[in-house]
Amino acid sequence: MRVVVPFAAETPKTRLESVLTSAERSAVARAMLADVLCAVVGAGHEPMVVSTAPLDLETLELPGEVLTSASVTLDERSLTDAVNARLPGGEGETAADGIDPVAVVMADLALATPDALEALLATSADVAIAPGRGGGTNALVVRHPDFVVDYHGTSYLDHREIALEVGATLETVDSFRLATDIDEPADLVEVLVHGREGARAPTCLREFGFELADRDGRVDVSRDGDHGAA
Ligand SMILES: Nc1nc2c(ncn2[C@@H]2O[C@H](COP(=O)(O)OP(=O)(O)OP(=O)(O)O)[C@@H](O)[C@H]2O)c(=O)[nH]1
Ligand SMILES: C[C@H](OP(=O)(O)O)C(=O)O
Repeated sequence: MRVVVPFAAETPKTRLESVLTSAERSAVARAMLADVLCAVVGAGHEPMVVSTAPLDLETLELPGEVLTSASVTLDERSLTDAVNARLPGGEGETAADGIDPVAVVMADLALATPDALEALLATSADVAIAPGRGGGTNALVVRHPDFVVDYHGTSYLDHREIALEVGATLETVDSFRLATDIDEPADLVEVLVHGREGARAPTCLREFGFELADRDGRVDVSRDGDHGAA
């Protein structure tokens, strides 16, 4: 299946600016992208990164199998427009082509695993959505020519509505790993707790000095032992 991985390459993860510098945010975003690409390839698919700026996959130091399976295409349009162009009813897709399903997997799903992705990709509904905590759409599969995305805000609810409007069957995939996108400082806890052994994102955060911290019985992250930092 075609698996599109949108990537904001230029100023990623601005909502982490209270805890990470711009260069660090780029490094964490690239580490999460590498983890997502490994998970997609581990699930048996070839990811296509749709990047807002040129991106050399060689610089991500991916395993050979992932490097040969993944590709990058540049698209400076908004997230919604760039994804819609690649859905079954998008530019250059005609009914004569038949309906090739398309999956869209966000690049900030640091906990994604091949198993979690396979569960999403194995669905058969016209539209299958793995919602994010907070109402976003972290990953989806589209098998209907009239379905379009409209990201941001509570896009999960908007996408349910769009599926209904175009007469597409819908399935919601309940997955902790796919529901966890890394947007805000509190999300870094999930990376350190649940990141897979050998994954890039937890390694990157640990190299930057982040660790789990106990804050009055609640788990949080601290940086370089500074329990007020994050
Ligand atoms: N191709 C493309 N990908 C995007 C764009 N905006 C966001 N993304 C990607 O879409 C996914 C979800 O992004 P968000 O969490 O909403 O945005 P972000 O830029 O990563 O982070 P914030 O700056 O904190 O909003 C991530 O994989 C981003 O890399 C865009 O305009 N174009
Ligand atoms: C792209 C957006 O992501 P979020 O801002 O919720 O991380 C969404 O899922 O609609």
